[in-house]
Amino acid sequence: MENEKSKILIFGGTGYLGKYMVKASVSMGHKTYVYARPITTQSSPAKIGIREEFQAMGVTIVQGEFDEQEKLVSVLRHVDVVISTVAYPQRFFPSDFGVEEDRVTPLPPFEAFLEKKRKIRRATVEAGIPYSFVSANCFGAYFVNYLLRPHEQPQDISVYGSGEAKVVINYEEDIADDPETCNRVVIYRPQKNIVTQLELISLWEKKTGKTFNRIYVPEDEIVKLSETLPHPQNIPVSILHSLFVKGVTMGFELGEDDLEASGLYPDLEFRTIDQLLDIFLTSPPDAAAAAF
Ligand SMILES: CCOC(=O)[C@H]1C[C@@H]1c1ccc(O)c(OC)c1
Repeated sequence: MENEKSKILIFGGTGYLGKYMVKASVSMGHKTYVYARPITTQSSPAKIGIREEFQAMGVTIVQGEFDEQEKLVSVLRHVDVVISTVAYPQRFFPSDFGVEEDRVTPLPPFEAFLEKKRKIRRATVEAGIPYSFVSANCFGAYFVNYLLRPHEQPQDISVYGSGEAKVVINYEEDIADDPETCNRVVIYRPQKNIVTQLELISLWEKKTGKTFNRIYVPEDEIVKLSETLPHPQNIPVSILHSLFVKGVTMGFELGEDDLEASGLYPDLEFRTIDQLLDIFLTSPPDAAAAAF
């Protein structure tokens, strides 16, 4: 009998990253389940709309809260793979997908954020739960919107630090998962997806035919903000520092135990930064903002 596709359950499936995961799971032929909080009269039309879209795709939506233990256990027993994309500060928070948290030492607010994830990683391993910890580095649509703000047609673009730190930026639609990566850390670092802020801005100028004023934000100003802004505003500014000033996504060499995704999936098309900007020229993905 053909090897049956894994049944995949996604927590946070109606969120920014979750939507990409659900669509990828369905497109890869998996029976896909989404665990989502019940719809209420306060639910936004967007949240209702995405559920209708998922149901039309054949996704099974299991409505529940994170503290409904019996319901959680029964649905977990029904699937083969669990993907969590719930955002901070949710209690159940093993959503990796960002920096490789065991290889970075960021400013304190980001460090505290990552420490919560590291604890869940350690608990997952100690419990003997089969896992794939995925470091997808910077989500492309998210960060092209964050850095270039194409929807606003700005004249000025902020450059954090010198703008010369290398950053790994991967298009959300190219983040996959497969059982071959069980009990491994998978790092997405395709060669063509490594870029600096200044290179990104120059490429965007070439594609749009526009020129932008580079407004440099010095490192000490960013550090000062991470020290003076109240929680949780101090978290994103410390993430900015890690990603674009310190260049942490390229801050370590890959070891022989590391699985690098583009090498692992040679047939998978990883959209390059150049191709991603072409997508922005024709159908720019909506901007989003993580919750902290
Ligand atoms: C600069 C603003 O940062 C964010 O909005 C958060 C969502 C970004 C994020 C959060 C956690 C991460 O590990 C990560 O790695 C690239 C990225």
